Amino acid sequence: MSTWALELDSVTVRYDDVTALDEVSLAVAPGRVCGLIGMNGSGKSTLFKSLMGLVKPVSGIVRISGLPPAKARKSGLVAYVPQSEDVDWSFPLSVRDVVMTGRYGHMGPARRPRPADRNAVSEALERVELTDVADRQIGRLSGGQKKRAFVARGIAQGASVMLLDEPFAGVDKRSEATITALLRELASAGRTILVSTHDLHALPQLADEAALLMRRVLAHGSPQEVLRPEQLARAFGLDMPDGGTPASAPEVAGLPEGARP
Ligand SMILES: Nc1ncnc2c1ncn2[C@@H]1O[C@H](COP(=O)(O)OP(=O)(O)OP(=O)(O)O)[C@@H](O)[C@H]1O
Repeated sequence: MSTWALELDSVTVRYDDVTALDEVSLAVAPGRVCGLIGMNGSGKSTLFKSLMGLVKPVSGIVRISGLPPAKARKSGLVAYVPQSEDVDWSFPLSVRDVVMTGRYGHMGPARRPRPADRNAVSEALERVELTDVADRQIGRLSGGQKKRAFVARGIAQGASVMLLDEPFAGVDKRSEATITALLRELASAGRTILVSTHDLHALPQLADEAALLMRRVLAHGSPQEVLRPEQLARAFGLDMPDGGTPASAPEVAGLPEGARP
């Protein structure tokens, strides 16, 4: 049995003639937060979808807690917080209903919630501080609240692996700090988090480790190691004359000390 919470071994994914992932290998141990970074189109969403079994690699192996993705999903081991644009926010569900969908795997085929399900949902809503808006239609939340609603769904589900695709996109600094603190807490309690982000500045506070993707894994290690300027230059295509400071990428402008060239 694998000791990794999530694992990709030489995974290649193609969409017709586009190779989105090219022999990607990445493994994350239980209880860790791994930040996934890379420019637009580098394959981050595809990597998440492979872990959820939503896209099928042409070669390679994907495992969640040692299980194939479809089986892990069926067992409720893995939860996915998709990018906002992949969600239909007009769907007539309240925030509480959305979080309750995380309990479906615990219910019978009739999907009738029992007290244990209702308690798990209430606790998860409390945890992400959305109790006050629990009966509101899901689309009528702010960007940060929507993300927290999906995190609550993963908590209610009891997933041991949580995959978050750009949870900080379109959220303000305060919501970002709340979500970061929440993810850190979940990891301290033993859950494993893979989170993609464009906010390189916040990466050291968020993640124990980071992986830099450009169809392949260019670097995987501590955030400080991965945020080295020469790695970023390779991944983001920055021009660094004389090995100097990358000048043009807004993502790099606010890098923390130690990661600066
Ligand atoms: N359904 C699809 N059909 C065809 N090509 C796709 C499809 N989904 C993604 N791609 C292509 O695969 C590559 C990787 O896309 P992916 O969405 O995984 O990248 P990403 O790193 O998540 O990008 P972003 O940061 O913009 O969300 C891109 O070239 C993209 O155009």
